[in-house]
Amino acid sequence: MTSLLVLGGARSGKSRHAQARIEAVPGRLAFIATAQAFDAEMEERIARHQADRDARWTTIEAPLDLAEALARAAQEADAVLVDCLTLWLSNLILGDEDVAARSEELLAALARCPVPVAFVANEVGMGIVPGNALSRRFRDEAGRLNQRLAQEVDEVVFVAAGLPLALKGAGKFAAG
Ligand SMILES: Nc1nc2c(ncn2[C@@H]2O[C@H](COP(=O)(O)OP(=O)(O)OP(=O)(O)O)[C@@H](O)[C@H]2O)c(=O)[nH]1
Repeated sequence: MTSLLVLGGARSGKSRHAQARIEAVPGRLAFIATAQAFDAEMEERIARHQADRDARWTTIEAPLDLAEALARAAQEADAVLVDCLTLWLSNLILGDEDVAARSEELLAALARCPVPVAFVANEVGMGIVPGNALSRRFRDEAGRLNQRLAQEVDEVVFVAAGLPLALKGAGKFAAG
C-alpha cells in the first residue's frame, strides 16, 4: 500500500498536512502518537489535537513500540498516521534503546503494511552545530532516519510556513 513522509520544522503545518492527506482516505483512520505529556502545556496541546480529529479516528499512543503499533493499527483502520518519528527517535535515545534495530523493525512493519500510512517527521539540523554530544547524535540519527524512510515511501513532502513542497512522487500517496 502507498506511503507518505511529511517533513518540516516546528509549527510548520506538517501535522495538519499529513492529517488532511490521511482524511482523504475513506473509512476508519488510526492516529499513532509518539508524544507523551510531561507537563500541563503538552496536555493542552494533545487535547487540542484530539479535538481536531473526528469520530473516524482512533488514537494509539506508542512512545517506543512503533512497529507493533503500526501492525496493530493497520488491522483496525483503513489508513494510519504516525506523528511523529522524530519524537519517537528522541524517546528511543533517552530510553537507551537500540535505534538501528528499532528502525529496521519499523521499516519491516512499513513493508508489510496493508493500508496507506503517512509519517510526520521533523527536519532538524538546519541551525548551528549543537554544543553537546547527545544533541549532535540526535541530529545525525534524525537525518539518517528521514533518509531511510524517504527511500522507502512513495511520496515525500516538505512543509514550510504551511506550504507543501513536493520532494518525491507528488500525488502518488493514496491516489485512486
Ligand atoms: N500522546 C498523544 N500525543 C498526541 C496526540 N495527538 C497529537 N499528539 C502529538 O502532538 C504532536 C504534534 O503537535 P504540535 O507540537 O502542536 O505540532 P508541531 O509538530 O510543533 O507543529 P506542526 O509542524 O504544525 O505539526 C505530535 O508529536 C503528536 O504525537 C494524542 O492523542 N496523544
